[in-house]
Amino acid sequence: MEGKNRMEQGNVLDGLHEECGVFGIYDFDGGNVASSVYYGLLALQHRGQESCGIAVGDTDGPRKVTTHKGMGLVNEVFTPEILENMHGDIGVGHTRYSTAGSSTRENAQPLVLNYIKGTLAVAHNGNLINAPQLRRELEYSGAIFQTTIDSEVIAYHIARERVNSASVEEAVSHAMNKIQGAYSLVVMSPRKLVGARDPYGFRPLCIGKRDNTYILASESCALQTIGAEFVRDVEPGEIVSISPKYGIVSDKSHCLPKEKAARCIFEYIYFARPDSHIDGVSVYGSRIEAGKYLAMDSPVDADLVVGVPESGNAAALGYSLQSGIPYGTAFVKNSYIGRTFIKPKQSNRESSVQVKLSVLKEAVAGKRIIMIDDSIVRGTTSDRIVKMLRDAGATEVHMRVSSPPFLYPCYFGTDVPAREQLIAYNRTVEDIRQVIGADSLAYLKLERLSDMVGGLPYCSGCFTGKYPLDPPTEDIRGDYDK
Ligand SMILES: O=P(O)(O)OC[C@H]1O[C@H](OP(=O)(O)OP(=O)(O)O)[C@H](O)[C@@H]1O
Ligand SMILES: NC(=O)CC[C@H](N)C(=O)O
Ligand SMILES: [Mg+2]
Repeated sequence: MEGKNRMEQGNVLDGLHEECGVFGIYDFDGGNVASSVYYGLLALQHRGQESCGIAVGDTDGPRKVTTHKGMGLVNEVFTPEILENMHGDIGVGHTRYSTAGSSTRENAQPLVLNYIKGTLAVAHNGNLINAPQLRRELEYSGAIFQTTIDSEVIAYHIARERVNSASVEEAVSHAMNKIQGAYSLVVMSPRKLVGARDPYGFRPLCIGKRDNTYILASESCALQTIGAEFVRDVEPGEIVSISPKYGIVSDKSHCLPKEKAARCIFEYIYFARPDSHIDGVSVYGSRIEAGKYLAMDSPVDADLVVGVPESGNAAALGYSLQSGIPYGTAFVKNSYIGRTFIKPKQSNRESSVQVKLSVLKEAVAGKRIIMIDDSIVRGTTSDRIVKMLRDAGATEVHMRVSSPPFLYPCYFGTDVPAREQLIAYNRTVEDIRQVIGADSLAYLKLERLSDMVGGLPYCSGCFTGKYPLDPPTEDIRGDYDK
């Protein structure tokens, strides 16, 4: 796959796309951390499947940093031999879904920079809205970039600020005065692990602990995987620095009033793993709630409620619990295919759904089915599976969607197809129902989103076109054509 753009890889053909996963760890007792980074990244694989990488360093002695990155899944890029040769008590890792800059090995993260203060490794989840301007400014002042991603602009700023700052966390803080947009960062410096979340908290980041080892991870599911306990979330705007000398030190100078936060609501709807908790809210619980609201607001009589695997399942259970209609399984998902895979050509892309999902005929034949999915983007999935259910003998197919109609672009890290390709663009719900061929169709009401996440402030720009920051004035997608 190396060197190919995303269209050739086939992962822009349908669906929504994931976010990157970041992970950092520091063992204060000096133990080797490479294998824990590996298992942490495996747990964050759902957030990005294009490339991945790990950098580990020794905080003692020569402070050598070893880096390995490659295209593909974590278990494809790392072998036991590679991991055995990575030594160090501090480390950082990344799973990438590209949002700015093409999907190539050169653009894989973490980014590792050698500069006057030693080696710096940076892993970024999110998308900057002012990266092109900042990059131009730096280039005119003589900077030479190794990659085409926005994340290098962040790494460069931190390294540059570090020269005139007392500490790496202070350098991160100075860099945060310049960068705008979505970022959850894990930064490894020679003797500190630093985490930072942008003031709006678009993307998640949490802190964990296992014995005398401290961890930063995009999602709490990664902490469970490595046997660590959840300590707390990094707050929107907060910088945390972790070192044996000072423990966990927090800088909240970039924090905004709590109600200004703008967490991406799609983390709860689709991106995050259901076993994660983000900012005190269970992802699974929020999906169950969304399903319950669908049952309250848009009820329909039927025999069976089914979810579209994976991310539609929890909302289907919520619908069933609220309505009393039995919950069942209608689809079998091929678990060896990721969210990203080499799909059939665009001309016959519908069949890519059949590669992923097949119908359990005996479960649906002769039944009135309520089918729940978390989102309809282009409509490829829904259109195909409604037909698949009917072909399998379902007498009625009612579709319920556990998010509002997807209508606007996202500048903060969700990869949305061009507007004309969104099924909800210029169509009423009734038009969409006809296109996908369902007997009835209803979406989650916009006002239910707040209840779904227990009143936490969030960004729902993709449904409303209203964003917490002004949209960028120039193309921020980097060097590839979508
Ligand atoms: O309308 P469409 O363009 O087809 O996109 C919508 C589908 O894409 C996502 O699923 P995806 O297959 O990406 O992953 P999942 O298995 O994790 O739900 C989402 O959950 C919907 O099912
Ligand atoms: N999905 C992400 O968080 C991507 C991070 C960064 N913008 C990149 O393209 O590598
Ligand atoms: Mg899906």
